[in-house]
Amino acid sequence: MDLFDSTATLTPIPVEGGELSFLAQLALPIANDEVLARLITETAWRSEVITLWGKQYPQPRLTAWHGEKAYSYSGLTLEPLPFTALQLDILAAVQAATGRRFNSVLLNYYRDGRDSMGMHSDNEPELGSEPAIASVTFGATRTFILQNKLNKRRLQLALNDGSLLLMAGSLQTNWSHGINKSAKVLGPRVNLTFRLIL
Ligand SMILES: O=C(O)CCC(=O)C(=O)O
Ligand SMILES: [Fe+2]
Repeated sequence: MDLFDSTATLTPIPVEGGELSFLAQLALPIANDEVLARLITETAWRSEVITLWGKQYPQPRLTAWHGEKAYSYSGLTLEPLPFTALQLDILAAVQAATGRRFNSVLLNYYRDGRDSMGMHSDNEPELGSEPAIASVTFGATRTFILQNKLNKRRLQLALNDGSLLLMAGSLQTNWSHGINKSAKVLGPRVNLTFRLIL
């Protein structure tokens, strides 16, 4: 086996002030396209309105929150729905690949290139000080942008169908991340970020 084959094991991506690692294809019992189709149809997608600096904005994507604990961000408190059977299959694969435990998942549905996520850090208190966050993508490849808060250096990662990105250590303290809109007409993408809520 090729030791540097990122389809087999999580491969570290060296970054200053944080831990980042990537696996091009998570080992799953179900094909990626079937997972995507089921996530789109089986999820109770919500269109949330968020409050930033006292003003209200609709989120430019659909979301759902599942797992064991409630989660609050951007003036929003999400009450959890129980994990679905499909989410538990993905969770098991993510825990096996990362060696870490997670108890909740945020699902984001980018319907096409017009949907996006603004630059942010996942640094809410209930995540603890150095949270591990495992991000799994199905569907269209979108560019994940990371920006170092201190030196402003930018990194771009193409998150492809079936991939796993693990963010850990002090990454959320020192970097922000987001997904820009794309002028290309892209197909749907569903991203799941597994988290351990304390
Ligand atoms: O869709 C993505 O790849 C990013 C998701 C994300 O940053 C989040 O859910 O906090
Ligand atoms: Fe995030």
